Amino acid sequence: MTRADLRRQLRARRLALSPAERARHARAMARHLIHHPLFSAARRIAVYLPDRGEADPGPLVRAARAAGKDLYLPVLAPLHPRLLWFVAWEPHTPLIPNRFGIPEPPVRRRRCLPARHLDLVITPLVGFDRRGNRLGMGGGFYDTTFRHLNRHRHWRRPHLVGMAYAFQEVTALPHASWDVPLHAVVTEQGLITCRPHPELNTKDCPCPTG
Ligand SMILES: Nc1nc2c(c(=O)[nH]1)N(C=O)[C@@H](CNc1ccc(C(=O)N[C@@H](CCC(=O)O)C(=O)O)cc1)CN2
Ligand SMILES: Nc1ncnc2c1ncn2[C@@H]1O[C@H](COP(=O)(O)OP(=O)(O)OP(=O)(O)O)[C@@H](O)[C@H]1O
Repeated sequence: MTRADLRRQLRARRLALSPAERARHARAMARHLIHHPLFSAARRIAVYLPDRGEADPGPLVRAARAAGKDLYLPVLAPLHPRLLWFVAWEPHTPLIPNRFGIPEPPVRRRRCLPARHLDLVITPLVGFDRRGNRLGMGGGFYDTTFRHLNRHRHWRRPHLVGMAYAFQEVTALPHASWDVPLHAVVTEQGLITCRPHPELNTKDCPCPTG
C-alpha cells in the first residue's frame, strides 16, 4: 500500500467515529497523559485544533489550563512552505482560518515562541508505529519545524507526543531521513513510549554533550 492509500484509509476510519465515541476517547487520552511526567513536567505545551476527524485534545487543553500551563497553537509560517510557528493561545485569542481551513491565532511577534523552547508538543497524526514513525497530512511541517532534534543530539526538547486513536497504529511505517521520531503516542488505550531504531536512538542514550 502506498503512503497516499494508507492516509486515505486511516482518515476515512477516523471520520467514521461517532461524536460520542470521539468525546469518550478524547477524555481517555487526556486521562492517560495528565498522569504522566511528560505532562506534569511541562510548562509550555503546544496542542492543535482538531480537523476532519483528528483526535480531540480538548479535554487535555482544559486540564492544562486548570494546571496553569502555557498553551500554544501551530501557525503556518509566512514565506516558508513547510515550517510551523507556535503562537500563545488563551481563551480570548481570536482565530483565523489558514489556507487549509484550520483556525489559527494571528501572528504577533511577542506571542511567538521558538519551537525549541516548548516543553511538550502534542502532534496530530494520521498513522504511527511503535518506533515513533509518524504519518501526517503530507506537508512535512512537524519534521521541518523540529529537525533540530535529529541534527543536535543533545537537544532533547521539546518532547513530541502524538495523539491518535488506537486503530491508527500500523506495524511499520517507512522511515525517511528527515523524519523526526515521536517520543510517545497517547491513544484512548494508554500511553505508548516509542523505541526508535537503535541507530536512530539519539534521545535515550547517554550523550557526552548532553
Ligand atoms: N489540526 C491540525 N493542525 C495542523 C496540522 C494538522 O495536521 N492538523 N498540521 C500538520 O502538519 C499543520 C497543517 N498542515 C496541513 C497539511 C495538509 C492539510 C490538508 O488538508 N491537505 C489536503 C490537501 C492539500 C491541498 O491540496 O491543499 C488534504 O489532505 O485533503 C491540512 C493541514 C499545522 N496545523
Ligand atoms: N527536511 C526535509 N527535506 C526535504 N524534504 C522534506 C523535508 N521534510 C519534509 N519534506 C518533504 O515534505 C513531504 C511530506 O513529508 P511527510 O510525508 O513526512 O509529511 P508528514 O509528516 O506526513 O506531514 P505533516 O508533518 O505536515 O503532518 C515529503 O514528501 C518531502 O518531499
